[in-house]
Amino acid sequence: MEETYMQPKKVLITGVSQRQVNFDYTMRELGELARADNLEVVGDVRQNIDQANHATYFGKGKVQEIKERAVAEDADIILINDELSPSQIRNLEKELGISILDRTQLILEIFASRAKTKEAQLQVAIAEAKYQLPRLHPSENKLDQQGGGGTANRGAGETQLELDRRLIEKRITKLKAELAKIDQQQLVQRRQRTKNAIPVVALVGYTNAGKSTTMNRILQRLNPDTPEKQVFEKDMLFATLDTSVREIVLPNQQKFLLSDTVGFVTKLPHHLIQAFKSTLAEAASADLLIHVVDYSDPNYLDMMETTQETLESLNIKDIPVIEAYNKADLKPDTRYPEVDGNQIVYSARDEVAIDALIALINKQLFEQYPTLDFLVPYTEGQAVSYLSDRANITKQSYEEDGTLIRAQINPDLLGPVKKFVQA
Ligand SMILES: Nc1nc2c(ncn2[C@@H]2O[C@H](COP(=O)(O)OP(=O)(O)OP(=O)(O)O)[C@@H](O)[C@H]2O)c(=O)[nH]1
Ligand SMILES: [Mg+2]
Repeated sequence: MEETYMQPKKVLITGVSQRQVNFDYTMRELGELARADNLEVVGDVRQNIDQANHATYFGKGKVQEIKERAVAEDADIILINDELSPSQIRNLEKELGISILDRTQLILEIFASRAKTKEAQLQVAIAEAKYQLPRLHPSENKLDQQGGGGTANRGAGETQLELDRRLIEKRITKLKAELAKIDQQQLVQRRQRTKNAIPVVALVGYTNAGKSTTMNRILQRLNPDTPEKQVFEKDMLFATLDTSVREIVLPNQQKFLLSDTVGFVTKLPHHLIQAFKSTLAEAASADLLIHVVDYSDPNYLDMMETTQETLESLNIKDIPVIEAYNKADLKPDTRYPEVDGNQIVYSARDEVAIDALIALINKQLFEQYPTLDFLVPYTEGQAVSYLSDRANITKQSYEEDGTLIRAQINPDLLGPVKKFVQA
């Protein structure tokens, strides 16, 4: 089959600073997002004022400047670094006579093109519909607004606008019901895991930081016989839109679950965050977070702040964190692996560094638990396997009256082996 390649559309990137300290960075990021959506950036127009114009977002003079630049650069679309109100989009489009794309629409488009699983597709569709809802406006077609007869289920006097709204609301309800079914299945799986009490470690962080790569290298290192468990990793924004959970067995036989999930970006649309709440539920219930950072990116501090803010808006807090500074191989004059408290400088591409990360995960997972000595009689074999599944065993010896085990274990899981604890 012959493939046809579409010429990428040309966009002019625009924004109002509105006293944002990281404005410059968000504008550059907008360019990255545009490229991720296969758009060609042809220019950049900024306005440095404290507040955006209520009616047209930009001030009058700036609108004119944008119009001239758009013509000069032959731009097809004006991309705006914010979520605009419905009337701002309408007014601007009228004044400029060229299509407007706001930051939220752009991110929604990228997510829609990346969504592969049913769950991700439903989540994006809900966010899109919620974005559209307040943006519907009366059709230009007079016939549409007459109301009364015509469309079968249209109530007397109902306008086309009301009908459109009702359709979208119905669609949202339907999509939510479908999503709820999938969520329910996952909740059951999560409950089951809670019952088994295998600790959960969640990779979180900015998009393209290397979360999926880190997951794959940990898997490869510890469970090399499971290549089919590898997740998708790629140099592109929002490569991952789903949550994948893998069981990892540490060298000391201790197990934990590692989850990889969707990455963040500045000003991630509110509806999208809400729609992805269930995908991120894995991180919300984790025992430990690994905050993966692209240390080689000059803006890594901004990216960390964005991740922090997004986690807070999802109410994910009070979970111990490992700050994992990745891609150290791309940062000149940087030694790795280097571990300092809960921080590690590493490269997911380096085996020694991955081993250091694994050791840190093990330490952080069990550090919070007390160390206890157990004397398990030889007749109680299942108690030994209970401990080796759930505790971090640091010493084991065979005594006359049983196996002597020194281990760190979550006190909540002590139940079945409590009677073997030595005073
Ligand atoms: N040089 C170098 N490249 C890395 C390293 N870790 C990851 N990468 C590359 O960075 C790109 C993004 O990696 P991913 O693992 O897909 O990033 P992610 O955080 O999962 O990104 P999203 O799923 O989009 O949120 C890929 O091209 C990786 O090969 C590293 O330590 N060094
Ligand atoms: Mg990923």
